[in-house]
Amino acid sequence: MTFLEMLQGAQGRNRSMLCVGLDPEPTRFPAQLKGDAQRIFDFCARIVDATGDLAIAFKPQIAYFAAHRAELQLEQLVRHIRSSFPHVPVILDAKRGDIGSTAEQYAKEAFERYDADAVTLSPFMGFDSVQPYLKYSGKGAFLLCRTSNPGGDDLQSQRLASVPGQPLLYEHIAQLAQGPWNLNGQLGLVVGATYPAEIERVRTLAPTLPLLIPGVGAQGGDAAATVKAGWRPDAPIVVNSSRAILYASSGADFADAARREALRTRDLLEAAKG
Ligand SMILES: O=c1ccn([C@@H]2O[C@H](COP(=O)(O)O)[C@@H](O)[C@H]2O)c(=O)[nH]1
Repeated sequence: MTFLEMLQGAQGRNRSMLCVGLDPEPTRFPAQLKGDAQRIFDFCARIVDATGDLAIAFKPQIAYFAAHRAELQLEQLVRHIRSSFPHVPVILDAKRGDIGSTAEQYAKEAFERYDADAVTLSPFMGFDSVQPYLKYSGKGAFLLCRTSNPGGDDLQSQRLASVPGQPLLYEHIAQLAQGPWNLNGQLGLVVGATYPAEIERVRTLAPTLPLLIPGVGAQGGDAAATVKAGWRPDAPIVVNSSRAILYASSGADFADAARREALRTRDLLEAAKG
């Protein structure tokens, strides 16, 4: 099954556009796990078990594992997701971008080592840095387009005088991803929930692409405005929340609290479809 088919399946089955972000930070774990990087799998597995029927996808952010030498726990976590929620795709948030020969290794890492269904990429180095990922048939690749952080404006909102129509950089990325770069229909775009006007613009330029939209929850993005700007019946949006779900409670009830927050966010997003 392709990434897109998995996404559509999970969206329908779980009535969800909510992506549960897995950004484990041991100092924020509840007392019985606190500070113990050996328990990253245990913490994340409890979150997965509590939210898997509410999610369109899971998004582990690789830095939170690598920083703690917990890559083997990430492999274990993906296996756990596969066995408990085989219909929910895994998006590895790695934001890779490098020359082709190195990109081949990063693609192997994402799709073979971690068995991810999709990966996030920086398009900054151009098409030959993206192409190695597209050789993995059926896998997805989300290109950073208009990111959720304020500093995204520094480059992404600069006008490209030499490109016909003089688009902003993020608009140009959206056009490339919808058009010439999307050789086998594997591309999607990352757009921040903190910028609903830009989500709407990206949706106009890329009407059929899946959008990965981080920024609701801890970053304060408006869930309803996000759906109105980006959701279309034939083009999925994948709205990520990480810390607001993971750390909804710092007590022993953390998994129940995570479920409540995931349910609340899932329902807010669904209600905004109108
Ligand atoms: O533009 C972007 C791209 C990626 N992210 C990632 O999403 C999550 C957001 O976490 P929250 O705790 O919900 O704020 C995190 O892994 C980021 O690296 C993003 O925030 N913005």
